[in-house]
Amino acid sequence: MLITEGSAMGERVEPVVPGPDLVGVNVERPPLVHQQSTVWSKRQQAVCVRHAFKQYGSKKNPNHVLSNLNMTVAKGTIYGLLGASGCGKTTLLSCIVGRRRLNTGEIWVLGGKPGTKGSGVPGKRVGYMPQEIALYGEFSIKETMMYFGWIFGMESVEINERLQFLLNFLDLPSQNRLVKNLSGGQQRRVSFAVALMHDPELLILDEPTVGVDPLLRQSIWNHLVQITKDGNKTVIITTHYIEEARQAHAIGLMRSGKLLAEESPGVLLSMYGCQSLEEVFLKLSRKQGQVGGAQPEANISNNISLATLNWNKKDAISVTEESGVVGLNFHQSKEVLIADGTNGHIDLGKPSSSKSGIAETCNDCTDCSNFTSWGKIKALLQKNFLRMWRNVGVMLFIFALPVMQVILFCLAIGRDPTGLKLAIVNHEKNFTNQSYQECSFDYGCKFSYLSCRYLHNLKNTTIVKEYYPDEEAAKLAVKSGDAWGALYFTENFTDALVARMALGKDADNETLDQSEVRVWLDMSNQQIGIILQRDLQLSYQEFAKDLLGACDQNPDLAEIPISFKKPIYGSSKPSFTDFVAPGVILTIVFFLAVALTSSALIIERMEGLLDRSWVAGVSPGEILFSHVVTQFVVMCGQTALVLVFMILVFGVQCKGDIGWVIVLTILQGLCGMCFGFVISAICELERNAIQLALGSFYPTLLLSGVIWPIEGMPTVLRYVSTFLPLTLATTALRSMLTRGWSVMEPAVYYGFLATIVWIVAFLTISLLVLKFKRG
Ligand SMILES: Nc1ncnc2c1ncn2[C@@H]1O[C@H](COP(=O)(O)OP(=O)(O)OP(=O)(O)O)[C@@H](O)[C@H]1O
Repeated sequence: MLITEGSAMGERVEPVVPGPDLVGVNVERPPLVHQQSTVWSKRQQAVCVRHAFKQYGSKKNPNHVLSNLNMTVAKGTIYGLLGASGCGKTTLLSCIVGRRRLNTGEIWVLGGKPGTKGSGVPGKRVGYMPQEIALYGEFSIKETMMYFGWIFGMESVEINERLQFLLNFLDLPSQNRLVKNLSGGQQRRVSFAVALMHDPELLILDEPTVGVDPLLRQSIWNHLVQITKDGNKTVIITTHYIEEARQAHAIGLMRSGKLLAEESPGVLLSMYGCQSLEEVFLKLSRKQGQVGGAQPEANISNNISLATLNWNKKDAISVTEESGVVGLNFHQSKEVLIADGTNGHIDLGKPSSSKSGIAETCNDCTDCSNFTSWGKIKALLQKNFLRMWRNVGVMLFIFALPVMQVILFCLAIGRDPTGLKLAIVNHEKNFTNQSYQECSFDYGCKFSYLSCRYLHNLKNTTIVKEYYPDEEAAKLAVKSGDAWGALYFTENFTDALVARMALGKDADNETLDQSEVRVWLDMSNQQIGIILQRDLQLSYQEFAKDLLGACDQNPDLAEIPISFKKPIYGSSKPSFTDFVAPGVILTIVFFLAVALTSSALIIERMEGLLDRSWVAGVSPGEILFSHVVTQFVVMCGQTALVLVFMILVFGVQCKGDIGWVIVLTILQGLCGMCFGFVISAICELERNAIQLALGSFYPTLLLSGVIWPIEGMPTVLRYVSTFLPLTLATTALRSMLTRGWSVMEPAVYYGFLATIVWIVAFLTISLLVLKFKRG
């Protein structure tokens, strides 16, 4: 053991053969050698960040989070990343684990570039504990471990063994306790346990000790020191308890997107003559302020670094090969660490492990490739179903809501209104409400009180008759909203009507006038007005047919000379319900899928669960696949419920092949799911997703010909409507249900084709948005 000039406070250190990553200030190398050495050396580090720039926001209004940051984490060390809130620690970590991309700069993790094929990062080489809890609240501790264990490709037996160790080590409650019922500190410990689960090569811990009691905090640190002892494991840890980072081998002090210094705690303290790391940080921050004003950024790279601080230990200062980053030679720092005696477990004289060589980087490691495994799919599917099953609200949303919507639709839409009041003035007899019962008439070919005979024919369920003394009072009742219409019979209605029938073309105007039933309707409500018109006319036809028949005349004389034969499709009394039902079926299935998919994915993302799964090695494709399978099962259930209630319970007609009806409905559900993917890819927050989903619901409903024929729209809108996902499908389903058309009819197969095209379009858009947004 030697004491080098560069070792702070004269600590004893091992002699160092300058590593190929270190370019002594005075050493000149040919460019080729230099380049080779650069790549080689970057790959030797656990993590190596060079000239990292990262900004959020738009180009016009950027928020620079990382500004020319350089960072070197040697294998087999604990690296404490410290810095004030908002300085960019989490952003840096998320770039390291491959969740975000730098705008410019390079990152090497365990010998590869994160996110590239074969790098193993994201994947099981990394254990990531994000800042947020990022656990499924509906899972028990054991299920949580199983989920991540399977994703990491572990066997259930292995997971169980590891679980028992972690339960003891982290002092966790019973493995069967649900995560949502644990305290905040316990949840953090479970989150920590997940990161430790598969004993990864690189542990990245974003504030693991928040909310953890001091004793446990110490044992966590002890554990970290223990696992890094043999040089195979590396830990990067951020913490707000700056002083606990004294136990790290190296510390990166970060401020405003730069590393102010990267050194061992012991060296930092002695270098600045401080008692605490907090004081060191303050000193460096002040220094950065001064230097930032005086020097162009390009020269200082990320570090205010020791050179600018005139730290007078020249031998220990080196310029690394990448661009003039002035700082301590990291190997020398580590020597100091060893001599510190606090953390020194690293024998730097030897390569830390067999994994350190370039030949053994992940490119050659088949074990760390991110292939889709049955374990991952099993984990994702079980997670999706368990989350639904354990969440009463979601289960009600999935199965009770569609049934309720169908029941409400069938009960509330399309039925004839009842109890419509008509204000009747009958001057043939001076009726009042009380004497209505006496409005008697004679059946058969008798011509007395024909007004009463006609009124008798009015449907009592639809129309409630109320009698008024004169025309003005009846009209007033309509004006004041007490009645939907006023009916007036003249004093000699019967005689005039008989004369009209008998005289035919010879009837004079007065006869015609007196034989009229005068009606004033409130047409402010179109549906009610049309129904009253229809019922008053139909009642008259029945009344006239009855009378003609009784008088041995041909009852058909009462008909207008247009004869509506049995309709080719549908019934002669068409139901509005039958018209709307196909669109309603598809709308229910489509928008439930939109809501379910977008909310599930966005909630997972907001809670950091997606990030965590992705860092564990699950690809976006696998997540989409698991959701498609889950949604497909859910949709089959929903389709069955909706169709059973519509067709079997409420008797909506289905003349076509029920098999194709089911297929189209499920396809529309899948289409809604893919639209949900688009929404969740575009929207960051749940409320934006709700706004987008709701915002698209009404235009789609109005423009898709669900509640009104698209033939009633202006031409331009009709074109727009044709290109919406629900329009052609609704037409297809309507044709199958009411016309009984087969899938060979163009109107039907266009619906299928349009739905499939939309599915593909939505999937493509969501994948593109995800690709574009990543970073
Ligand atoms: N997705 C994002 N979009 C826009 N800005 C973001 C995003 N994530 C982080 N930021 C901003 O980037 C900056 C750095 O955030 P980051 O979370 O990396 O800081 P941090 O050092 O981890 O903070 P803390 O210690 O409080 O967790 C902050 O100003 C933050 O507002």
